[in-house]
Amino acid sequence: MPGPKTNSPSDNEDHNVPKFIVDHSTRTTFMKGRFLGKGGFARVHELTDLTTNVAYAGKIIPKSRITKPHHKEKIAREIEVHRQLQHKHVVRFHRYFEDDSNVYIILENCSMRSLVHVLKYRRTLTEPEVRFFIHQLAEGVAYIHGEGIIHRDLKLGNMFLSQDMNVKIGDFGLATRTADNRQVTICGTPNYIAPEVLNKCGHFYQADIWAIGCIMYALLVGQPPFETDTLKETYSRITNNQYVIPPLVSSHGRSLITALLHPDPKSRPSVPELLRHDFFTKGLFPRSLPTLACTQVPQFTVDSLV
Ligand SMILES: CC[C@@H]1C(=O)N(C)c2cncnc2N1C1CCCC1
Repeated sequence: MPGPKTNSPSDNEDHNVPKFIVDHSTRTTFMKGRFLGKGGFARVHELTDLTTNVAYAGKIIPKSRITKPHHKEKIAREIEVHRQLQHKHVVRFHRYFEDDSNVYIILENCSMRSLVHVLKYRRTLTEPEVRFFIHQLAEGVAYIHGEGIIHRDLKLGNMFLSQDMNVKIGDFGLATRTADNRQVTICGTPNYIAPEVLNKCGHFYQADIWAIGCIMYALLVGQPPFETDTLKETYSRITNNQYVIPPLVSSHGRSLITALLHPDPKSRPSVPELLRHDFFTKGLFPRSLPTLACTQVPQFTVDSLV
């Protein structure tokens, strides 16, 4: 393994990423800042556009690591899906470019990291905070679904937080476009199309709704609903819809989680139905959250409520 995870010279040598990175197609120079972590094939650094002084999160993917065709396809798909999305609760895709050594994907910097870190520190969140985060997640998912995209990997680690504590859905590495229904009927006459193929189209959207249920449960309870010691046992619990909502969760919270985690995809609420649920309408709903919420229970003042 290369040297310590710092910006030490050895780090540069090991990953031959220079301090200054030039996007020749737009004659933009980025200065490489601190190491943010790893994401898939990428090492991520803060990259500052020296023309605007704006800092981004830059995924730097060494071409030497893109060895198989499906690696290239995966990265191309992530770029193709993410670059077309533009919404308050979706990580902004700034640009991508490449040079001889690397592919660079420049994304909106989310300086408060992700909900994984918040939950690790806080253990559980209060219901008002969960209303705030889940409502923003749902608005972002409504937009993505409206664009015909299914995320397929919604989880705490993909719910990034901006400086002002707003949710930004990221990582479209597993996202897919819904099979356009017209294509399905065009390529096969209706009586030959198997029900699971049709169901599969409808099913995908609902997989994201299920994930929102898992995320909501984890934020309120402190761990995911189907977490066990082995993958096998977890899959068995998911298949048998075996989970317990502890009494600490309010009745409206319980009711929404139960609806989102319904075993039958068609019975789960649509995103618009989710947003109208009593969990959001009948309870303290903060208009914003202080950054202090990353480390301690925030005190809500009356004027901060929606
Ligand atoms: C760029 C990768 C990922 C990300 O997608 N965004 C939007 C992000 C935005 N801001 C900070 N970090 C981000 N990350 C982290 C970096 C290390 C692991 C995931």
